[in-house]
Amino acid sequence: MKGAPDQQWNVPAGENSQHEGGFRADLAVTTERGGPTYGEMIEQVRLFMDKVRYASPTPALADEVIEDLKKLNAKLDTMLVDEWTSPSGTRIDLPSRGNITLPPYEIRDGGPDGVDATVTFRPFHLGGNGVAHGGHVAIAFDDLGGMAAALKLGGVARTGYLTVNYRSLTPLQKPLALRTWVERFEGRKYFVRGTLHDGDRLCAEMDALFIALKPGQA
Ligand SMILES: CCCCCCCC/C=C\CCCCCCCC(=O)SCCNC(=O)CCNC(=O)[C@H](O)C(C)(C)COP(=O)(O)OP(=O)(O)OC[C@H]1O[C@@H](n2cnc3c(N)ncnc32)[C@H](O)[C@@H]1OP(=O)(O)O
Repeated sequence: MKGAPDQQWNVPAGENSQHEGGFRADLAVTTERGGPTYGEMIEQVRLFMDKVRYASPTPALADEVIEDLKKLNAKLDTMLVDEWTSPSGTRIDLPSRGNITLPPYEIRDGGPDGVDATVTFRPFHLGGNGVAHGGHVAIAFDDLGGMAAALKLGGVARTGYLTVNYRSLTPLQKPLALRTWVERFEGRKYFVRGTLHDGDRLCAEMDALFIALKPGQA
């Protein structure tokens, strides 16, 4: 694919990049990285993806969009940093911590007893027939299941397995209740359950195992 192969994505961590093996040495949450309008920038990208999903451009318009995107990509090329210092994933004031790859969610309540979030799948999360793609539902469960494990153990966990049971269709563009909680744990193994509801209707359920990482584990 044009543009991708030469790109150096994996910017090496610098002296001030706080990480320990495969995870952050401290939680490194911030509301400042990327500046006060970073959230709006992410939102505009999501809106663009919504439009791309449904647009059928003329060849001339596609060329024009390509030229505009090349200019934007060149601007961001001047500002690439390593993953540990990127705002994405650490901006706790933004939906999904400012992580563009996640379905946008807001945390209503979170702690050792579990996480209560509101997730809204976007038009670009379309699977077919007007409803969400199951893979995007699984991503939401993975992140919020991992968060429930992290808040229970006070550290970072990685997904061992994750099973989603799709019980009914998951709508787009509607705030849905996603809950995750640690059902039990044995040593480093955290068994996490989750539910996704549209009002009273159960859309999907999760059954997952998260493994607590050892200090410095990659
Ligand atoms: C300071 C405070 C912090 C608070 C923070 C709060 C805020 C949090 C904010 C934001 C949260 C964000 C959350 C994000 C979440 C996303 C998570 C992902 O998507 S992770 C990517 C996908 N997963 C992988 O890529 C894993 C690949 N696999 C591995 O790396 C390893 O297999 C790993 C680490 C999972 C386990 O490897 P080993 O060597 O460390 O451990 P071994 O000995 O193999 O397993 C430990 C025990 O678990 C069992 N186990 C492991 N995997 C299993 C499996 N798939 N099924 C069943 N059992 C399994 C084993 O049998 C063993 O059990 P026995 O101790 O013997 O009883």
